[in-house]
Amino acid sequence: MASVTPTLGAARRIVVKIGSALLVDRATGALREDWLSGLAADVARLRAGGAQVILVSSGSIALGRGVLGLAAGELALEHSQAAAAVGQIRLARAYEAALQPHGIVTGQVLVTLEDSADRRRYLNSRATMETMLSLGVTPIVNENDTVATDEIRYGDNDRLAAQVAVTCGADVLVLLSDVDGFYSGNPALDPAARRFDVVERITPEIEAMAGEGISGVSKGGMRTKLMAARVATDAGCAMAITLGSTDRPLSALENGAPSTWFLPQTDPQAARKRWIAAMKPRGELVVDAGAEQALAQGKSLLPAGVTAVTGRFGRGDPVTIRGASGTHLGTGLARYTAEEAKAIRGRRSAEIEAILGYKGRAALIHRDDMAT
Ligand SMILES: Nc1ncnc2c1ncn2[C@@H]1O[C@H](COP(=O)(O)OP(=O)(O)O)[C@@H](O)[C@H]1O
Ligand SMILES: N[C@@H](CCC(=O)OP(=O)(O)O)C(=O)O
Repeated sequence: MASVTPTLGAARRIVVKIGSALLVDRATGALREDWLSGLAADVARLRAGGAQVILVSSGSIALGRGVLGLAAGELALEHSQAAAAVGQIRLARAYEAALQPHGIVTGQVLVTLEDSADRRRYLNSRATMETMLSLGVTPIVNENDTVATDEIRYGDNDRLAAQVAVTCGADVLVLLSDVDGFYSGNPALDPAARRFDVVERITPEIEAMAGEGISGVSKGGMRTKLMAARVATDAGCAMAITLGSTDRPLSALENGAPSTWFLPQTDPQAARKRWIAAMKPRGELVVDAGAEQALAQGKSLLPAGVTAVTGRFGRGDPVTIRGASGTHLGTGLARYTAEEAKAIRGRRSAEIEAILGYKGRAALIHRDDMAT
């Protein structure tokens, strides 16, 4: 879709993925604090320019294994889980210490694959991240390695970062790597490999060029970065791969350092609406004329405008929205269960707490969760 190369400067919401090899010294297992200070200065600069920044950081296992003195090489799952528990607490503290001097408040978000597969948890984590961002907090995200077992884990933070970017509707995802972009072959093995400035579309030919990593502390290599690129760009988010080991890698990217940009294939809103429209509804809401008019103006659906609720649906499930005459108005993700929706239909949002016994959300379906 986009033919112009995106820029970091124009981005509104940016997800930055930081690999273990950047943060943790491979020889000593120590945290590279100076590098992290440079990154923090870059984050502060982007924020000062009006962007919201989310950091997806690896490093818990690499840090933890150093602290625990575990042997080099592949770790048994239970050892990597224990190392993650030990390392994550230090990782979060390091980000806090690096960003605090810039007046930036950080918050830790640990997610598992299940959190994005289960719609309710997905919506919940999305709402929480949105709230954090609206409060000016910079989320520091990692996989919850301590509890994620082999079958249910991302295993690499490239794909996790892409999922976070899509979940949060980011317009740019930056993967800070140990390589300055995507090459026609693994540049560590093939000196003739050349870097692409831009990848417009991820074709099978492009996929065939991606190989494994060889660094020892990192996971995934270029394959998982391409998977991340596909997830991000299909949802309308541009993705860049650039060298992270320089002192101020994000400033360098802004100033034209070598990189590869993967172009978005659609715009984020359209992608999200298509995703919602394709879901199988679990129930139905009938709305009155006033609500129908509000929806036509792109507003959220409040309980006050709902006259009937049918079906069995949980929070986050898709429901059909119909007008009083039965016209199909769209599909949306309900923020309440069918039982709750029945209890609050026709009532003002201010009454929700008294009816349900907790504060709840003002809208029954938020406009961002609606395809009309
Ligand atoms: N086509 C390719 N272009 C660039 N790097 C590639 C390619 N194929 C394989 N690689 C390897 O992937 C590595 C980057 O992945 P990885 O080591 O997992 O980094 P990170 O720590 O950023 O997750 C590069 O250093 C390189 O050795
Ligand atoms: N969640 C793991 C990260 C695994 C991972 O993707 O590592 P990397 O290839 O360095 O980004 C950790 O914090 O150690």
